[in-house]
Amino acid sequence: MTQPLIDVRNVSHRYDQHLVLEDVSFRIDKGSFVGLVGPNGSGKTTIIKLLLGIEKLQKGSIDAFGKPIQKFTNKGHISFVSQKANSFNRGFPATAKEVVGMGLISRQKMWNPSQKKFEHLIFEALDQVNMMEYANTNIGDLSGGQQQRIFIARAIVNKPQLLILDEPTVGVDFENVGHFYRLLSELNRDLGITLVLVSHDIGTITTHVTDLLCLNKSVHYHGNPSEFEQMSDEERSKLYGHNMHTITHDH
Ligand SMILES: Nc1ncnc2c1ncn2[C@@H]1O[C@H](COP(=O)(O)OP(=O)(O)OP(=O)(O)O)[C@@H](O)[C@H]1O
Repeated sequence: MTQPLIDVRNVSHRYDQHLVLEDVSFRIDKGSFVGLVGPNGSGKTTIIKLLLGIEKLQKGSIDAFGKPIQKFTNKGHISFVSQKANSFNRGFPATAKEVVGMGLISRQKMWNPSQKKFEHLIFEALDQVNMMEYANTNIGDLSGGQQQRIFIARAIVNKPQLLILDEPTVGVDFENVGHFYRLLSELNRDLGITLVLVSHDIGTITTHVTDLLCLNKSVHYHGNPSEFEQMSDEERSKLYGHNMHTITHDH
């Protein structure tokens, strides 16, 4: 069996006395597109924070790229797009190209927009999200869906192997959500980037991901999304760990 990119084993986590993760185990294989779903407060953000090393591991073990998370230094292997990424307003004084360049800063502290040797990386990332023609447009003048693409470009400019996105479609209108999922599928299929998409919109997500992981303090389901879809509402509610009714969308 090939080594997974991420191997989470028997992880439990508390905030003070409040147990939010209990004996959680799962693996993320290279090349997969994982939908991490669960109701509000089910521990999704906590597990992501543990993977990113923002929250300290209390119990169990996590290996990232074959190394215990405590010893893993993230040199661009894992990239993250937060739900709050969409925080640029119309007055923000940066072009799309400059925003993508900000993703390089962590790798190259002395980076500045005039350094030609990094420009090709920025244009490559813009091309990968089909936003080349907007390189010199002010970020605040782009639509929500276009800004979202720029944030993805910023996240992939360091060529990560694993990209984690937290509720990236919040506030994006329905038509753009469809385009957005298509873009993610292209990044996964064509560039081979392993994806973890955190969402509580279980209806939309199951049609796009290769693996579905339902978390509600513990792992309630981890497997094939189409097998999950074929179950009755009642069975799925049990696995999801919460009352649910799947809303399916036509694409
Ligand atoms: N820093 C913290 N201190 C104390 N409690 C916390 C902290 N962070 C999260 N919690 C609590 O832990 C539980 C799990 O939170 P978490 O954010 O991991 O869930 P989530 O599934 O991401 O929720 P949502 O979908 O609402 O973002 C919740 O009850 C939350 O209130």
